[in-house]
Amino acid sequence: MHGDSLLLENVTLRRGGRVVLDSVSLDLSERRIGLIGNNGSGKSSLIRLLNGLLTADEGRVVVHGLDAKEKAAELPRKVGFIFQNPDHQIIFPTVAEEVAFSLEQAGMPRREAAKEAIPALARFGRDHWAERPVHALSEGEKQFLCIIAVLVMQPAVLVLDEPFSSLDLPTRRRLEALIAGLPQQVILIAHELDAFAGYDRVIWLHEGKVAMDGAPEAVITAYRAFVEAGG
Ligand SMILES: Nc1ncnc2c1ncn2[C@@H]1O[C@H](COP(=O)(O)OP(=O)(O)OP(=O)(O)O)[C@@H](O)[C@H]1O
Repeated sequence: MHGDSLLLENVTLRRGGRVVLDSVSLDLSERRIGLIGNNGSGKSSLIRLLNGLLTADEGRVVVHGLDAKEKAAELPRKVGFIFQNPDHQIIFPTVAEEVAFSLEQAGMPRREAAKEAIPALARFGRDHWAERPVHALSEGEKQFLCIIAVLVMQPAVLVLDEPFSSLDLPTRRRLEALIAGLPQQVILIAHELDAFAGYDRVIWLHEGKVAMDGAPEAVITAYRAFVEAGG
């Protein structure tokens, strides 16, 4: 039952004394899910429940059959995260070292991981990046490296929290195309509302509650109308 879905059951989350998610229930099983809403509506908080970065104060979060509270340590292998700023994610000086570290995180012994980094990069057509210093990559390239570093861990779900904010339009389009071709379930938070074309479902969060949930076009149209009306 619900083996491959992400479940939130009456989840309430408080941060800094405020309720940021208010009894939210969701069953997330579609392949492409978008999450929209104003700043501070609770989007980042919600997805952080899915890999154990935050824990629900009330209710239950279940990730592919694992209770998020009891099995928090196992969640990062199931749910890979990409954040807005690649500089917060990348820790090593070279591309190959960064990828090797990911492989190690996924359980590969260190020496093997160091060797395996190059073929892993080659699978994404980027083995020529191996020795490049990370600081010499462009913002788009850094974001691409973050995605490679997460995907080599073979998570079942990829969660991206505003990955496009610092990218120009061509780079964004390339990343969108990459994401579109992934076998993983994808959950995307973005303020660029055209990024959800072809998505199965969009959820609009407002003040810690689900304001609307359904087909992208309907939800985005309603959200735009709300914003234009001053919401
Ligand atoms: N570290 C924290 N400590 C206390 N409160 C926090 C913390 N991080 C976020 N919050 C609060 O939680 C609420 C929801 O924030 P969250 O980051 O989940 O919203 P968001 O929808 O992702 O916003 P944005 O679009 O700005 O990224 C906000 O009121 C915010 O002030």
